[in-house]
Amino acid sequence: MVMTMGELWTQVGSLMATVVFVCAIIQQYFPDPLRGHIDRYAHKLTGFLYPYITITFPEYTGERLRRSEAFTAIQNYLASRSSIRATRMRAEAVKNTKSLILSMDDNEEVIDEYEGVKIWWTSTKVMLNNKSFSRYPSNDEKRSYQLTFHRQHREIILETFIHHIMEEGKSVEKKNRQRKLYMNSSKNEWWHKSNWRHVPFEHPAKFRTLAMDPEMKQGLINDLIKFKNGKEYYEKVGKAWKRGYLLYGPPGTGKSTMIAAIANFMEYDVYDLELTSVKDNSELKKLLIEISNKSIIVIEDIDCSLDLTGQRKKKKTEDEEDKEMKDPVKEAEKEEEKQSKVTLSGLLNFIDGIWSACGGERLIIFTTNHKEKLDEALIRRGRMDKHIEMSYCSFAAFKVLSMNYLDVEWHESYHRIDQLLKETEMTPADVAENLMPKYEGEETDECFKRLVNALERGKEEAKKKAEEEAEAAKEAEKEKEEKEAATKKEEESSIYTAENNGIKCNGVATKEAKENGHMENNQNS
Ligand SMILES: Nc1ncnc2c1ncn2[C@@H]1O[C@H](COP(=O)(O)OP(=O)(O)OP(=O)(O)O)[C@@H](O)[C@H]1O
Ligand SMILES: [Mg+2]
Repeated sequence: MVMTMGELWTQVGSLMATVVFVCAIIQQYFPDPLRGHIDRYAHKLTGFLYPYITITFPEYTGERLRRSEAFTAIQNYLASRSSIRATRMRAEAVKNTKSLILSMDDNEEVIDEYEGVKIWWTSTKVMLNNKSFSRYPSNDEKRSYQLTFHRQHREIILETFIHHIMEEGKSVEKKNRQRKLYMNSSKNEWWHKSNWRHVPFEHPAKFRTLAMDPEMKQGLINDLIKFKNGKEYYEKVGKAWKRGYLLYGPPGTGKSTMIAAIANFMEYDVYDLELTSVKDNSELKKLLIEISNKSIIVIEDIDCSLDLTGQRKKKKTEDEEDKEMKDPVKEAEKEEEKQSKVTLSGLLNFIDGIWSACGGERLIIFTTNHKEKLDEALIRRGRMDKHIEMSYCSFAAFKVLSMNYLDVEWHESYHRIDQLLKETEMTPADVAENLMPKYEGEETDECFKRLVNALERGKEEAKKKAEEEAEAAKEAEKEKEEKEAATKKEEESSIYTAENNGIKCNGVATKEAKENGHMENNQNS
């Protein structure tokens, strides 16, 4: 029967403890130079009695800020192995709960083998000293994996096996991975380890179904592929492996849909960052550190999250502000809010400060309806490398929607729709809504008719609006002209009065006024 490492430890442990104890006693009676020799021999003796090496892989590195990649890789690697040998396992549903992955439970041990070498894996969970009673899961637990092997296999383990588990773990992760959509929470409950909460990411958007200019779409796809394969390139040019996109355009033109399509194409997780819930710059930094690689950080409607000076934007009516000023509690809260806020410089730091490079393969995407409102510093190249305009529906985009929603490649109304789309502006969201059958079995003809009607109505409305605007502009011009004429008249009359005053009232008229007056009189006569 195979002896487990636990049993081995028990047997060898007491012997080693004795050796260490005896050595410590003996050392006291010898002068300093001899102690070094005793130490060396003691190590040799323990090595002889216990010829195994143990490597520990803790779950968190860097003051618990970030989960160790090695730990995750081992977890995934073991998930594919421990199912055969571990007796206690933990099950987790992945990929729309269609399959289960089994990983070894805490304080469990499995035996592994690599090229004929026996390896012991132990998973350990240690509770740190936390005496207070709590009904919430504790934050003070330390998990780690221990890899134990005979020291004669040191080379093969350190040189090839560890590399093998990292690769294997990553490929298992890729196969089983349920991508996640993360959001930052405004309430920071202390029993949560992370500032991010997540749900499975299941948006069905794809580039194929995204309605936009085909050339632009292909350009973006090429850009993404280049980014994905660009690890060495980014290293060579000494740039952090990240890329920023700014998506701008009117509401309903597909900005959010495009983000989902990018996430699906790249197979990345999505971190939806709600800036207004972030207390201050340092919290923003903490959130950044927790973001994993292969991810998209999304900040939607960036113009609503920060204003140009970097002050937090919070629209409040005057009434509300008045009330708050009278309420001392609210006033105190307001004071605190003033002290704790994300600034523009904090955000810039988040995007490309030193900390932003503590992870790789990340896309940062901003969306806005008003590009012109954004600070130049925020959207300059290097921060937002590619600016993508999502515009009103073109005919090419319409054809994609027609295929998506009705499975139709050509229809007799296409020509009319093409013409109407050139004459009027309609968002892809509105086009899609008109194309979508409204009841079971609705004919495609009906759907196209609805779209044509909507476009014609839109054209009429736009025409009417343009006429009204032209009328208003004409009215304004007329008003302006009248105003100018009135001002001119007023000026003239005041000059006339001044002249008269100059001559009559003062008795001593200015030379200039007199001359002007005479000249005018002469001209008149
Ligand atoms: N270009 C597009 N291709 C395919 N579907 C689209 C497109 N644009 C809009 N839609 C459809 O319209 C809906 C709204 O689009 P989406 O939420 O992506 O717009 P948005 O640009 O993010 O708007 P907002 O600026 O208001 O956030 C989507 O659910 C999608 O079905
Ligand atoms: Mg959106």
